[in-house]
Amino acid sequence: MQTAPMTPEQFEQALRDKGAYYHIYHPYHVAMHNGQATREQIQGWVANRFYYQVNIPLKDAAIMANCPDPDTRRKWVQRILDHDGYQGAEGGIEAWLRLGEAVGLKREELISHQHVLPGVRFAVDAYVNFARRTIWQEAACSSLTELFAPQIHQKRLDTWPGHYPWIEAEGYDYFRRRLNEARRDVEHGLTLAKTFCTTVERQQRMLEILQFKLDILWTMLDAMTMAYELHRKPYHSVTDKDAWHTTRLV
Ligand SMILES: O=C(O)c1cc(C(=O)O)c2c(n1)C(=O)C(=O)c1cc(C(=O)O)[nH]c1-2
Repeated sequence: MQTAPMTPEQFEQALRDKGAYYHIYHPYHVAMHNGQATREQIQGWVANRFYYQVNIPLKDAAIMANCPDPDTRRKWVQRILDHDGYQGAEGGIEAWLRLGEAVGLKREELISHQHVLPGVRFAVDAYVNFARRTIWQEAACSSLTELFAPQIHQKRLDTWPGHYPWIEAEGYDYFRRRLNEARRDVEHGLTLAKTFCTTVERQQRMLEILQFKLDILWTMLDAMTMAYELHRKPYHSVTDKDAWHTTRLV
């Protein structure tokens, strides 16, 4: 065990080094970027990721509910507005619904969560529940996988239109808007992390939390691989039906 804490710069570098485990390297994402994904795989990803999208504002509201600092809340509330929109401005959730339509899904299919696999649901719920239960500084910094997100959004913008001409162009708005939003979020998140994590214990725990968040993103894609690549959806050995639960129970 390290005895002296890392300097803020070293700690930031240690957080950035976690990018080696980002879901950009998951074979499911690699296939989507290389043009090897089927229509079913793209649609499955968009429908399942919608569950992540609608839960992000719940997660951010939980962080705010636990945060007594008005300055932080004033900044943090922007994340909720980014996704939910506000008068005169469409939010990210609406943009994702349009991505769904652009890949040939009906809005109702996304909104009903009928395609959301149990493994994806459990992973996303774990993120929201973590934010509800832990101290706000830790929950806030768990969003730092966004350090690596602009690269993945840019990669989709660069590769998908060429590989998948059947996807309608307006579907790409979501990825484009996240390029700047994620960079701004990361700036705030990194400042919080470096201010809060000044001891060895806090630094090590925050690195573990970032790994937990990386595990959530990776596990979501594992569930999608089983369903849309290996054709082993839950209960595949007993029925062709999507028998799993489709509503929020907790
Ligand atoms: O498409 C992606 O690969 C990706 C990844 C992540 C991430 O790294 O958590 C987010 C997003 N997108 C995203 O669009 C988004 O709004 C977002 C919010 C958060 C967060 O943890 O608060 N992560 C992400």
